[in-house]
Parts: sequence; C-alpha cells; structure tokens
Amino acid sequence: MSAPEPVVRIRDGAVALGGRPVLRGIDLTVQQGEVVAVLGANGSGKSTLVRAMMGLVPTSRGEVSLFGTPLDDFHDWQRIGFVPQRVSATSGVPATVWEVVASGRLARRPFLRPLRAEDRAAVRDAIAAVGLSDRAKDGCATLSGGQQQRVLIARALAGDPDVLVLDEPTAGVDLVSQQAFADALGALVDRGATIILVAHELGPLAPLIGRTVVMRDGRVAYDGAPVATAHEVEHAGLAGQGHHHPDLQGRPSDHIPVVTSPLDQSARRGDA
Ligand SMILES: Nc1ncnc2c1ncn2[C@@H]1O[C@H](COP(=O)(O)OP(=O)(O)OP(=O)(O)O)[C@@H](O)[C@H]1O
Repeated sequence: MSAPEPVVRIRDGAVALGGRPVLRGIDLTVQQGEVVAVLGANGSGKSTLVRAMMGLVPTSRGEVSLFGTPLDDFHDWQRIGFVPQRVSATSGVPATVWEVVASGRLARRPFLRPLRAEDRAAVRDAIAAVGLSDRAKDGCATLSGGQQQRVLIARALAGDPDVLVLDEPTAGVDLVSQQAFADALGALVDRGATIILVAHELGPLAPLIGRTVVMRDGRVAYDGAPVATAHEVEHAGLAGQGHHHPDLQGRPSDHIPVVTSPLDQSARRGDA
C-alpha cells in the first residue's frame, strides 16, 4: 500500500493582496494525523496562509494541493472543516444554535434526507463540546460574539471532517469551554483527523499540538517541535536556524525554516 497523500501541500506559494505581497516562499506539507499550530505576530500572514490552503484567497505563484489533488480539481469539501476568524454565525438569518450546527452535517447525509439518529447525536455532542448545550434552542443572534464563534466551531466538529482548519478558535472563549473544545479536538485526533489551527495563545490546546509553524513577515520563520508562543522562537534565536534548543527536538529537513530575504525589507517599506 502506498503512503497516504499529504493533507495539504504548498510548494513555493505566494499570495498578494491589494497589490502587496502578503505570503512568499511558502513550502509547507501537512501529513495526515498531524496537529499543527500556526503562530506569529499580528499581520504576519497566519490567516492568509490557512485561507490559501482552502483556496479562499488565490495564490500568485506556486501550487497548493489537498489530499494529493491540485486545489482547482479538488471537490471533496466534506472532508474539510473550516472555521474562519471572527465572523457572525448567522449573517442576519434567524437560526438557532442547533440549526446552524446541524447544517455542518449536511455533507455527511443523503441530499434532503432528514437527520438520522447518528446525525442528531453528532450535533448534540458538538454543541456540548463547545459548552453551549443550554443555548441549543436559542437564536444565534442572541449570543455574544464569542459564543457565535463557538457555534461555528461546533458546526465544523459536527461534520466530523478529516481535516479541521481553525483560525483563532479559542479567542474570547472562557477556559472551561476551551477545555471542552480541546477534549473534542482530541477525540477527532484519536480518529485520525488532521488539525491546523491559528492561535495566539494555545491554553488547553497545547498538549494536543505536535508541530508549530511560526509566521513572520509572510514567511515561515520556524517549523518544528511545538513552542508555546511565537516569542519563544524569537527569543531562543530559533527562527531561521536549525532547531537546536535544549527543550526542543527539531524536525527533518523538509521542515527547515525559510528566513529573511530582501523581499522582507521591501514589504516593510511597503507597510510604512
Ligand atoms: N484583503 C486584503 N487586502 C490587502 N491586505 C490584506 C488583506 N487581508 C490581509 N491583508 C494584509 O496581509 C497581512 C497578513 O494578514 P493576515 O490576516 O494573514 O495576518 P495574521 O497573521 O492572521 O494577523 P492577525 O493575527 O491579526 O489575525 C497583513 O499585513 C494584512 O494587513
């Protein structure tokens, strides 16, 4: 049997937004079952990186593939759960928490068939995992922004995806709910799922993380063993080097970081 295709592969990827280079020289491969945290300062390109993986922003060069299929030919979207950063769960449509989460189950059941018992159980479990069981019948519009974010996380969990991509999933989420969410992610990982998450603070998610990618100025500045924060990479002088650090085990060469280039300078000037 041949090895499974990587879940995500980006080769020499670049993204320009508004005429400005935002990502450059991205080479990133994520294998099935990995749990990857993407860290970095505000504006370093974390969101753009995960959006480029999903084809939500176009690349200006390079190749992106999902499960071995070039993005343009990829149609298996039910394998992928994506939770974007800070958006309304409802966009003005009156829907209950239960309905929005159940919509995450759509791709998993025959077209226009009622939810089966297993679908209902998955929806119920997903709502519990984000700590919103007592709000299941409430309209999403009545929830706080942080709670609406949790509804979107539950919707993605309900779909039982092979890969779950989350952009700052725990921002504004209380610690008890973060722990419930970490447990739910752990259950997905145990089933062989791949997780890619953008974060500032890992909190209760930290024990799940197997690999950290640190973005800086639109490039991968570090890719290796887990670190708690992007700062740790900068302070330990890990960015742009091998991964020698007393507490850290580096990864093999395909994860050797890409570092500064003249482009970084021009991008900074462009920022000013
Ligand atoms: N639509 C856009 N048009 C122009 N520039 C953009 C656009 N979206 C993002 N950018 C710029 O691209 C850079 C990277 O943004 P991105 O949102 O990927 O960073 P981030 O690391 O996720 O930041 P944060 O932690 O604040 O979410 C930033 O300088 C941002 O201003």
